[in-house]
Amino acid sequence: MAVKRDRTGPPPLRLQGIERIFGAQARIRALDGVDLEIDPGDYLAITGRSGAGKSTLLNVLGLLEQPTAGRYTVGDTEVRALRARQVDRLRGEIFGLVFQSFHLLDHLSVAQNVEVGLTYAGLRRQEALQRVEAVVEKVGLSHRLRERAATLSGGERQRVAIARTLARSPAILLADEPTGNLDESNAEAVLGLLDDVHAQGVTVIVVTHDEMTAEHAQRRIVVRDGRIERL
Ligand SMILES: Nc1ncnc2c1ncn2[C@@H]1O[C@H](COP(=O)(O)OP(=O)(O)OP(=O)(O)O)[C@@H](O)[C@H]1O
Repeated sequence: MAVKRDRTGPPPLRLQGIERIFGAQARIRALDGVDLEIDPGDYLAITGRSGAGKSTLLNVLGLLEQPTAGRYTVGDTEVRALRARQVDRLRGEIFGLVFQSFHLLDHLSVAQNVEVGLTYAGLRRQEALQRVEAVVEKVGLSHRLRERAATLSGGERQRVAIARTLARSPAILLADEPTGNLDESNAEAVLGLLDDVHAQGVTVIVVTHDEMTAEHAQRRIVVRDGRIERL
């Protein structure tokens, strides 16, 4: 069953002269002047060596980190002008985040883990449960719905994490090494899911070291020393 989209399409994202410096004394320029535009419905792979700044870039895009300089706009909204609480709200409304380490609650069932993502979505319980079942079916785990997350394999855990994110119908999906811990067949299943989500009009942005993962994207950028080396 398709995941219902109940909002207008994803907003364009625009980064101009973005810098992110870590540390007070030994200043690390994790991002050093990044200009990037991401159109609604794009499927972008962010690649580059370890330490290049890929995760920092994804975290800035997903409003998990604020740049130390530069301008970031989400649609018409300039992020710098927002208060922290407004940033949190915008993140929750627009972005879905998937990480390499799955952050599941092991003692809860698959269904409960997915439902956690819906707690803040303002849905009635019956609606929430229907949504949970639909997305768990979509990731191919209906048969494990009531089982504890602790009993799942790595590939299954990643699919639950994706289901949890999809349950909230994000307009933009950000994934940091979503296939990093997976064998080839599980990686293919996860990439198939990202392709499906993209086909429904969601913007997909994925950080990866993995060539197979990058090949699923329509567009690729290479980050090097905090800069975009190749568009
Ligand atoms: N919270 C932090 N505090 C200090 N330095 C940080 C922090 N986060 C990242 N860095 C530094 O910023 C640089 C870029 O890190 P980032 O994690 O973005 O790289 P990456 O390309 O995602 O690397 P990897 O592929 O290994 O995950 C690195 O030098 C890293 O050590």
